[in-house]
Formats: sequence, structure tokens, C-alpha cells
Amino acid sequence: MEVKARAPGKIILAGEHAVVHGSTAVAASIGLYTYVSLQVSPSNENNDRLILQLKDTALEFSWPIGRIKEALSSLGGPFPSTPTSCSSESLNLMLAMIEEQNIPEAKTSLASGVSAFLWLYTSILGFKPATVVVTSDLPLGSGLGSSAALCVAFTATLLACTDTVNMDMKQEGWLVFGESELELLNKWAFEGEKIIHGKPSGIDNTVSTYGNMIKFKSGNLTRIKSSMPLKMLITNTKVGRNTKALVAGVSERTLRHSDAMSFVFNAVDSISKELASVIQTPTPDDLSITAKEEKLEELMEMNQGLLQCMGVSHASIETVLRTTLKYKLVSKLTGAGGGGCVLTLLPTLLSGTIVDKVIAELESCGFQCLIAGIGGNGAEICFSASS
Ligand SMILES: Nc1ncnc2c1ncn2[C@@H]1O[C@H](COP(=O)(O)OP(=O)(O)OP(=O)(O)O)[C@@H](O)[C@H]1O
Ligand SMILES: C[C@@](O)(CCO)CC(=O)[O-]
Ligand SMILES: [Mg+2]
Repeated sequence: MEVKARAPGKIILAGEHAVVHGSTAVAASIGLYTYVSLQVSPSNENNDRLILQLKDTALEFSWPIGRIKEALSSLGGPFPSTPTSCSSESLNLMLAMIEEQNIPEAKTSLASGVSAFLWLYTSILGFKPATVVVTSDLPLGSGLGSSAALCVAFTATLLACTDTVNMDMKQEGWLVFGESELELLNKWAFEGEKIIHGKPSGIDNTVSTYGNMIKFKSGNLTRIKSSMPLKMLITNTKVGRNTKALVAGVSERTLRHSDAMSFVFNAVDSISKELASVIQTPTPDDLSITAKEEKLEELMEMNQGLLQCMGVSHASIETVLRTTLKYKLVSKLTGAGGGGCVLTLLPTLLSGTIVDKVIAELESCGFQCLIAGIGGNGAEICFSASS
């Protein structure tokens, strides 16, 4: 039996980084997905292997299952039955098994995602031979939650192979999880994000798990329903960066300027709460949609200024801000910043001609633009007879 899962990427409308320090943030899923397929192999004593194929990065990893069992069991068992953080000892053992596979120098940053896979796989399924294949629509390391979508999709396939997920395997198409299954899925995916992000807030895996739009603060989510059309241009500066390093950088700045940064985080908390309120307030007519869009723009502009204070903007992001401002459009970075992706709000009454001009000018800077659907479903799985 083959199990497939898909999990969406995300945009953060307000509150990134500050959410790690207890502020409110608002995020939404987008219509770009990471897909994972899992096929457990029949046991064959001599050739039991765990194979991981990362199609987007053209990497394949293959370990004898006994090698993994020997390495990780040396730390004592039994394996965690409830969501548990990977210890530094386990992480070091997994990194050693990954290094044996000779990842090309330029791709060593992918080791964190492979470590997350090994932790989730062995914790949830134990030491079963299988082949796991990953493909994604999401750009890696760009602020659209590719790491969270990876961890959510991994976890969804793994849980689907256990008796904690109660689904009719004969049902066709993409199936959604029940509430209790989503909660367990999200907790395990968060453990995977901790390996990749270091000190994640949990907003990325939560919005990828539950989908739609959420308000998030200190681990608690509130699902919010937008009462207005939200159309965002997403510009990928294609400047690579590492979320873990950017998150650590903000924490270090907070240690150096604790008073000032606490005011920054409090301001972001207020911005996120007001933005969520604006988005949810019923809109009686077109005029009020425009008035609400102007409020959103002002809140985005204020949040971008505070992200600059946190030290996570970048010259490429400033270029997007300046370019879109020429067309009276407002933008803010989304995700960890330091490059990556930038959101630009496209007001309802904006003409398609202007949008085309903005995209052409941004792409002439070497950036990549897309308009993705906002607020679709979260994690989903489907079962197919072994191909
Ligand atoms: N499709 C994929 N294939 C292999 N590894 C992936 C894939 N998607 C994500 N990863 C892992 O996640 C890492 C990127 O995660 P990172 O948190 O830095 O960026 P992001 O999640 O795209 O951005 P943000 O966290 O700001 O939203 C990659 O280095 C890799 O380890
Ligand atoms: C930068 C950050 O706030 C969002 C990254 O998409 C990190 C986190 O919340 O885990
Ligand atoms: Mg990430």
C-alpha cells in the first residue's frame, strides 16, 4: 500500500520573528504544496533498507535499516510513542549517518531536513524498510514555509501507516484528517521543525497542518475567516538564506537591546491583532473594502519597518519595496526574511495592466513573481494500491 500526503506552504501576513518571542502573528496557507509518498517494503532480512528520494534537489539517501536501528537504539529505547524532541545525541548520530552518504558541499544545508525525516520516521514507524519520495512546488529556503510543509507531509504519511489514523483506505482522492489526528500531526511536525529551525514558534507547521488562515500566539491558534478578498503578489528575491540563523540573529539582538526589542515585539503584537480584526470585520460595500485594504497596507508597512528594526530585511527586499511603492503598492517580507519572499497587497480595484507592469519590472531585477491562492486546505492524504 502506498500512502501519499501533501501539505501547503504559507505566507505570514504579520508577526514573523516577533511570534518566536510571544507576540501574535497572522498566517495563511497558500496553494503551493510539498508532496511525500511512502511505500513500506516487504521485509527481506538481507536487504531491508530505508530509501529517501528528494526529487527537487536530485538527492537520494539509502541506509540498511539495521544500521539505523543499531545507531539509534544505542541510546536506549523504546522509541517515543508521543511527540518528543530529538536529543542532541540522536541528532549527532543521524548527522553522522547522513554524512556517510556524501551530500555534495553545495547541498549540506539539506542535512537538517533529512535529519528531521530520520527522527520522525524512526519515532513514528520504528525500523521498517520503505521508500519515501519528496517533491515540492515550493521554493526551498524562501520564506514560504517549505521546511514546515516538509515536516507536515512526512508526518502525515507516517501517521497514516499507524493505527492512530482512522481512515477508509478505499476512499478515492485527497482526504482530510480529524481534529484529534491534526493535533497529533501538528505536534510531531513541530518536533521536525525544531530540528530545521532551531527555535521555531510553531506557526509554520500549524498553518500547514490546519490550512486556511490563523492567528497564532505562544502555541495557541485561532482559526480566522477573512471577510474580504485578499490578493497578494509573492516576489521571490531568490536570495538564499537560513531561517535558523535569522531567528538566532534576532534572539542575539534581543539579548543586546532587551528593552527596545520588547517594545518592538509589543508593537508587532498590536499590529497582528489589528490586522486580524480588519480582515474578519464584515464588509458591507466596495468602499469599505478599499478602506480596509488601506488599513491593511498601513499595518503591513508598519510591520516591515519593525522587521527592519529586528535586522532581518535585506537589500533585495528593499528593492522590491521601492519598486512596488512606485506604483503606490505596499509590500513586506514574509517568513524569516534576509532575502527570500516579499508580499505585495494587490487592491481589489487595481487594474491588471498595473499588475503586469509591476511584475515585469520586478522580474527585470531577476526576481520571480507569482500570485498564489490564499487559505486553502491543510494537510491531506490519499491511499493508492501499490503501483
Ligand atoms: N522539498 C524539499 N526537499 C528537501 N529538503 C527540503 C524541502 N523543503 C524544505 N526542505 C528543508 O528545509 C530547509 C529550508 O527550511 P527554512 O526554514 O530555512 O526555509 P523555509 O521553510 O522555506 O522558509 P521559512 O521558514 O522562512 O518559511 C532546507 O534546507 C531543507 O533542509
Ligand atoms: C521567522 C519565523 O517567525 C517564521 C518563519 O516562517 C520563525 C518561526 O516563527 O518559527
Ligand atoms: Mg522554515
